[in-house]
Amino acid sequence: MSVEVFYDDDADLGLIQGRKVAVIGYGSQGHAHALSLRDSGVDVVIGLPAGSKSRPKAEEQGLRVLSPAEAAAEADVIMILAPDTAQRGLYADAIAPNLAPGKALFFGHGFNIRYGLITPPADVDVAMVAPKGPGHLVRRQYVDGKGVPCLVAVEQDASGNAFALALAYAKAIGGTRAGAIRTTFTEETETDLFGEQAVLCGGAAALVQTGFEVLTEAGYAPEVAYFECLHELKLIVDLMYEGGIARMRYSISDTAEYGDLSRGPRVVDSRVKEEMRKILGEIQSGEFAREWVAEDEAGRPNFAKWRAEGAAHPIEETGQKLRAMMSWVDRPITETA
Ligand SMILES: NC(=O)C1=CN([C@@H]2O[C@H](COP(=O)(O)OP(=O)(O)OC[C@H]3O[C@@H](n4cnc5c(N)ncnc54)[C@H](OP(=O)(O)O)[C@@H]3O)[C@@H](O)[C@H]2O)C=CC1
Ligand SMILES: CC[C@](O)(C(C)=O)C(=O)O
Ligand SMILES: [Mg+2]
Ligand SMILES: [Mg+2]
Repeated sequence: MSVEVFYDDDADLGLIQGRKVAVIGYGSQGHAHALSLRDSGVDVVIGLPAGSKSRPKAEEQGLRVLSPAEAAAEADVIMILAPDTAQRGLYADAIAPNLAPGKALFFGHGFNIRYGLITPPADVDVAMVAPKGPGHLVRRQYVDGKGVPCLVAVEQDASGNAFALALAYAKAIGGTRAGAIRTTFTEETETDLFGEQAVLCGGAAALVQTGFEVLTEAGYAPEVAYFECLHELKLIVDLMYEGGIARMRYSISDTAEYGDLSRGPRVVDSRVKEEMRKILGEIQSGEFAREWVAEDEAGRPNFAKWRAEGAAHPIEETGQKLRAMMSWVDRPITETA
């Protein structure tokens, strides 16, 4: 199955330059979208609640900040970049009353549409521009004249021009410099959740912590264990990123490659694959979404407990000390907002 990929020449920046865009939320993604839209000649306004700690950051960048309702009322295109769990209430209180025929509602992730938490009226366009990378990298790549690839999807095409508008938005934040892939809200939401849970965040963090525990519990120095299980992971992943797993295997020693081929499948075995399938099933059935919404509504007790446990893991203390000594370590993702 091949996907459709769109580049700068396929997108008409004029379509988004002719509209007023409200970016609701000014965090990781919000600041990147807003600043790059502005630098691309788009009229941007930020929507944030009165007490938001993001307000001074946006104002320092010279952006006009209004309440979410005021920003939504002024704009033709409303991009929701508040936390996924805040979007349902935000939509009901501030955005829905300010929608009108011909306006467009945009998302950076499909969670609230996919799980029916937000149901926009039939006379507005509903689309998604979802960069496949953290917001600070999205902004840095744009500033460097490059871009982070993004997914573009249309859920509702009231105007008949929703995809072209979304592509124009993707161009304005640098996405079509790298390539914008056409997808659906369902595909983006389910694959994004699966990736971050099973592989990129959940899987990788658990693998690193468990490897560190096995070495230190066996009496090896935490510093050495840190290098082996966390620090070098970036170097290995960089090789995969550049040329796939085959490129990584070409660069490592034959001893490492034999260990990789013979032992890797024992670590991630059929039981792990079965658990991954279970996790995907929970995403597809909506079980994960229901659990996360209920956790948020209850004040996030488990989230807070697990976050604190993660922060107290011995690998963090070891890493903090070691990184302070690593003058050579590049820390490219700086806080731009
Ligand atoms: N993080 C990432 O790189 C990626 C995120 N996404 C998606 O982008 C969206 C935004 O995520 P992310 O950038 O991580 O979010 P962040 O948590 O980094 O930022 C959220 C922003 O929304 C503001 N906010 C909080 N509540 C409200 C509200 N009720 N009304 C308006 N603004 C509010 C916050 O203000 P305050 O400072 O006051 O809390 C903050 O400015 C999500 O849909 C996410 O799934 C997609 C791809 C990658
Ligand atoms: C991998 C995490 C992510 O999906 C992302 C940066 O793309 C997120 O939701 O933050
Ligand atoms: Mg993602
Ligand atoms: Mg995500």
